[in-house]
Amino acid sequence: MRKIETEQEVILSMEELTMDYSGQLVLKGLNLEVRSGQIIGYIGPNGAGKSTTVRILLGLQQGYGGTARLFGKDIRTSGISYKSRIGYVPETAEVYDMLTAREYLVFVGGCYGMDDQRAERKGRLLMEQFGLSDVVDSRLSSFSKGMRQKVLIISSLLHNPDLLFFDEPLSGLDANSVLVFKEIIAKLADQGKTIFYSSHIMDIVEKISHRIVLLYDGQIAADGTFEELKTQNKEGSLEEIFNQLTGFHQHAQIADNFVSIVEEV
Ligand SMILES: Nc1ncnc2c1ncn2[C@@H]1O[C@H](COP(=O)(O)OP(=O)(O)OP(=O)(O)O)[C@@H](O)[C@H]1O
Repeated sequence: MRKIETEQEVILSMEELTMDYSGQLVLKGLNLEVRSGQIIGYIGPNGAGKSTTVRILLGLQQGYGGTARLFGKDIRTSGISYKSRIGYVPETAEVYDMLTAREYLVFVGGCYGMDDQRAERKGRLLMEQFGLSDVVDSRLSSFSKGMRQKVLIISSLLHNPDLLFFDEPLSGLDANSVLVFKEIIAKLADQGKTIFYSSHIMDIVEKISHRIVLLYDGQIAADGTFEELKTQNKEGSLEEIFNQLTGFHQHAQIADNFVSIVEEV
């Protein structure tokens, strides 16, 4: 049985995290502590700074202020060994089109220190689970969007990481695959893995997250379970809570304006 929340190890923390892109202050001092086995739904309007936060935590973004800690260590000074404990599905990714799926997964496994045989075997077995056995030796350039996304998901999990960053991971997946992936996420969290899940698909975030963190105007505007946010905001769905917390009520007016402009001759 899982230990009560406060006894779990702190896997990820931010203290006064800031990011200034040449005078544009995108993150204004984020403070957050995430414990092992938690699924964090990280949401916010377009341009709020979600990907920036994830890039900082992955060690891909320089020039930030404050402190980011993973597995208890400041990522500025901890070296790069922590990266082997992390998996990442980016919002958009360059996959090596000329490689076959098998070659790509062996390559990624190698980057995480796996030997070829082990990466090949695990990659092949995971492809099979996603119904992709027939295309293991096809070039990625011939893959559909959803098929590529499945390969990206597999490559993020190949080395059995402890901490996962998913940025819009369901992009292109069909309804059956979404169902499978949601189950996978829940099971990974049950095994103690920590998941930082960034998405705009509110009904999925609402269902899978143990805790929802809303980034708005460079700050954490809400942080709690869906039930807590619902009680605090007196709204039914996460989509409605999102609209309320971001002060957005003009959707009908904007749609009217938009269509009138489209119809202008
Ligand atoms: N490399 C960069 N240089 C300058 N500005 C940047 C850079 N990357 C992001 N920004 C700016 O920082 C802000 C936050 O961008 P970010 O991509 O982190 O947002 P996001 O919350 O992930 O958005 P979305 O939901 O649209 O993916 C935006 O205003 C963006 O223009």
